[in-house]
Amino acid sequence: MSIAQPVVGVLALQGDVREHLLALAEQDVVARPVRRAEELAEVHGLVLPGGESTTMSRLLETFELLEPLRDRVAAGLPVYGSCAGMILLAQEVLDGREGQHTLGAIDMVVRRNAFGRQVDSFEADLDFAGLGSGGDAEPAPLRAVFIRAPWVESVGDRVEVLARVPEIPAAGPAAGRVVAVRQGNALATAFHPELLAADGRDGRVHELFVRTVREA
Ligand SMILES: NC(=O)CC[C@H](N)C(=O)O
Repeated sequence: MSIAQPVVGVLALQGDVREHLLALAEQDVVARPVRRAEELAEVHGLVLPGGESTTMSRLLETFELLEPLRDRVAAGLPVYGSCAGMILLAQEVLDGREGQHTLGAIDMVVRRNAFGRQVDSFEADLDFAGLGSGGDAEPAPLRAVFIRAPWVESVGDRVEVLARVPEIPAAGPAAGRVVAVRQGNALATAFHPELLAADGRDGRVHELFVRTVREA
């Protein structure tokens, strides 16, 4: 079954919520902030924004959203996490804070602030699998903006790797690292497509996620 106009939430406890709402508004969905369990119950898909994963972890407890969110994710709710959101979706976090919670939706180990504390941000063009519209043409590369980003250290068998940092000198130790993955209905990117999607420059990652939401 395909949902014509799904309701897609953005977890709105902290982080770049506005950019994701704008990015979703470019797709044909009803986009809403989610702060309460009742709001979570109404969405067909949920975005976990970039921000600070340790703060979001703490606020998920304060707002009594951690268990309801775990339950919905376990039941197959389509979720998309960017940057801090990727960390929230992981099974395990390296260089996390003591007691930092994750949802375990994707069988991966991520390293927080992996690009190094000095490297606040880094940009690169990525080959990203599955972004084409179905034609034969190679999809154009995706501009990726990394801001104090994690990378994926390792993935389990059921995880599909969608993108890696290109092997360019500027990438330093990040070269070849996995930065976009999917497992079932859960999608994660270490970077921030919402920054380019919010003003209509490139909405392909949100489009990919919304396709999952419609088909779930
Ligand atoms: N831009 C981001 O989302 C940064 C993530 C942040 N470093 C964290 O650990 O959560």
